[in-house]
Amino acid sequence: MILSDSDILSRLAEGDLVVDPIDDVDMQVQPASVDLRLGTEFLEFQRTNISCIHPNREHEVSEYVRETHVPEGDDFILHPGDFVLGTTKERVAIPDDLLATVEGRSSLGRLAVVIHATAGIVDPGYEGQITLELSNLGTAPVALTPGMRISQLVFTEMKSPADRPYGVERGSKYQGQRGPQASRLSSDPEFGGDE
Ligand SMILES: O=c1ccn([C@H]2C[C@H](O)[C@@H](COP(=O)(O)OP(=O)(O)OP(=O)(O)O)O2)c(=O)[nH]1
Repeated sequence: MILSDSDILSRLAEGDLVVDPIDDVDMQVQPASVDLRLGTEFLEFQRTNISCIHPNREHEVSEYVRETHVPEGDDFILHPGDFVLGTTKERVAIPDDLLATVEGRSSLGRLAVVIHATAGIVDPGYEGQITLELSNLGTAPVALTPGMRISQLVFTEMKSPADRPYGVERGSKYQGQRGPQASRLSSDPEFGGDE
């Protein structure tokens, strides 16, 4: 079952669901979602001499990305074909009986701005800011302004709470993330850590 605006407000008031800060309830709480705003940090991918990125080599991934800070009030220009990581301004905490999905906003989609390439699931138990996979599929640059509403979070109530929710207890690698975070695939057990 998907939470409605009143369900969302009740769960926020109970305190186990957290979306923080919500500065304007009327603006951010939608009929069946909560709008999230763009943060000020970005990770851009730079040209590199590495022949290819091995996702299991943490040092190659970190050499590939460069952090940029854009103060609120300034623009980050997303050029056609660009792919950058952004972050939500809000920190979220998802209780064990809810699953959240990050969705785009139609108004930005109509400008060819996409906010997640593949991943869109925010697990039960997750706590932190949400990394956004921003791309511009159009033909004109688009100005993104930190603080603007960029994505929305939809909450689904599960049939039963997760037995093993996302969290440090199970070694979940993005738990507690602040700001945009590059891939940490290198810490997956099947890769056996960084080389
Ligand atoms: O667009 C997204 C989607 C998810 N997340 C966060 C919340 C989610 O709970 C966590 C892990 O997402 P996912 O399970 O899709 O990634 P993974 O690569 O499988 O990580 P893990 O092995 O830790 O589950 O990353 C984001 O920051 N941005």
